[in-house]
Amino acid sequence: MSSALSLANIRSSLIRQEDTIIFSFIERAQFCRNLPVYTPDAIPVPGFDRCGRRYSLLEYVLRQTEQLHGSVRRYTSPDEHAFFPDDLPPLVLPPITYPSVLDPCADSINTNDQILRVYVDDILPGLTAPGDDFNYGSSATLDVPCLQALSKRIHYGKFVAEAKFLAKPEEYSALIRAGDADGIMALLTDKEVERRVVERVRRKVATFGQDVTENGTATTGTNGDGAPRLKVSPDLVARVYEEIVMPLTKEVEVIYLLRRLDSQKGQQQAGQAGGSSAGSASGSGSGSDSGNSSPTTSAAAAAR
Ligand SMILES: O=C(O)C(=O)C[C@]1(C(=O)O)C=C[C@@H](O)C=C1
Repeated sequence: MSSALSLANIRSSLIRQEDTIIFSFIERAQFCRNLPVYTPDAIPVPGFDRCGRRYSLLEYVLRQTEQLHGSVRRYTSPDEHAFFPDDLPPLVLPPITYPSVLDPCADSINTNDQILRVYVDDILPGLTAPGDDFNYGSSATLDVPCLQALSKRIHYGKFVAEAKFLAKPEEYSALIRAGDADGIMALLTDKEVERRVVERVRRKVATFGQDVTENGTATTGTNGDGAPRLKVSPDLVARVYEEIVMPLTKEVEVIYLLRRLDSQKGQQQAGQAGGSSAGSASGSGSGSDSGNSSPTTSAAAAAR
């Protein structure tokens, strides 16, 4: 089994990604909520009226960022997912061939629409002070790393799901064949790990969010009670993890697992029809990217 699919390696990547999410939240929290940034047409962008659909400034900045990042292969990496996947630019670098470790069904899963909605409606109101400070460009450009980090973390559920499937193939296969989404959710859920994630995130926010002085102490900007004033509330981010990030990760895991045997079925049917033997459904072998076609999975990316 590829080391990219060791659950310990995947979890250590999830732990590192916590730092990215927390720092991007801290950056965005400098500015007010700035609602017009998220309201379609509230801030008109000349020339950005696409197919009659109304866009927000955030969507404009996100799409334009993806035009640049997409051109240098960001979205050919299997652990990256575009928010505008149908709108990606041509590559300016030659495509990379990744060793494939996920099942091909992974390519069909992108929950970014939901992540964008939840970020704007449920995360930003707690993260930012209410009101408007007119820093619209700063807010939107700082939303982009928050969304990218959340998207990467949540879609990592594909790697977690594959690792769990390989550890218990019979149990998962029976649930998958029965279409038992609740059973799959119960089998993949580890409450003790979830508790540890939430507590670690709370501690990280309490640490990273302090004002550190040249003396090494975090004493500036106290609330008057001796406790350091924090840039973002640890309880808030802990709750975001508990109520949003982990549930959405698990949703990706369940979607992936429900589709995990589809390619095997297809191969068996083809084998029966053509009289040839079916190949492995494990997604092994090397996949090759061309242009912006769906990525296969990279061991390096999974360990990143
Ligand atoms: O680490 C795992 O086992 C995961 O499936 C990941 C994760 C998470 O999102 O952090 C999700 C579900 C589990 O209940 C615990 C943690």
